[in-house]
Amino acid sequence: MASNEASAPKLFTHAEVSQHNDSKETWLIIHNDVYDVTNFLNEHPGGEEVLLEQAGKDATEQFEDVGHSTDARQMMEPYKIGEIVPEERTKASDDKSKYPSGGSAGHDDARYLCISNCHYF
Ligand code: HEM
Repeated sequence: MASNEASAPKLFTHAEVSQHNDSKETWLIIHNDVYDVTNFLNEHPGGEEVLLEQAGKDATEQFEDVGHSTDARQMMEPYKIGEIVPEERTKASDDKSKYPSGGSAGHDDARYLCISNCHYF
């Protein structure tokens, strides 16, 4: 049905994304989503160089290493053009986008601290 087609994201392989790797067409993969940042190169507060270095590649690690703000994460939405095909998705990367605050070990630690505090007061 038509409504179904409109909501389905376009799917790309790593090979397809890697062909768009220069300043004329700059595509990036972040958390298994594909972004066309060609028109964002000039506007990126971190400069176009860093984006061009990652052009055509998975830039998830570099993106997260910088510790981008919530503003930055909202800013990237309009540049999303699709997603990586399910069979080529990075598991860790998928998990991180769904649970940005970290893994289960962190949660256990936090809960332990909370219990100790409650007891203390
Ligand atoms: C569409 C994707 C991206 C968007 C919308 C974006 C947006 C931003 C924004 C708004 C800032 C200002 C600081 C902040 O608000 O966090 C920033 C800084 C920066 N970004 Fe990005 N960014 C993107 C991708 C990337 C990637 C892939 C890299 C690394 C390869 C990168 C590297 C940096 C660096 C190095 C800074 C400067 C940090 C500083 O000076 O402290 N960005 N970016």
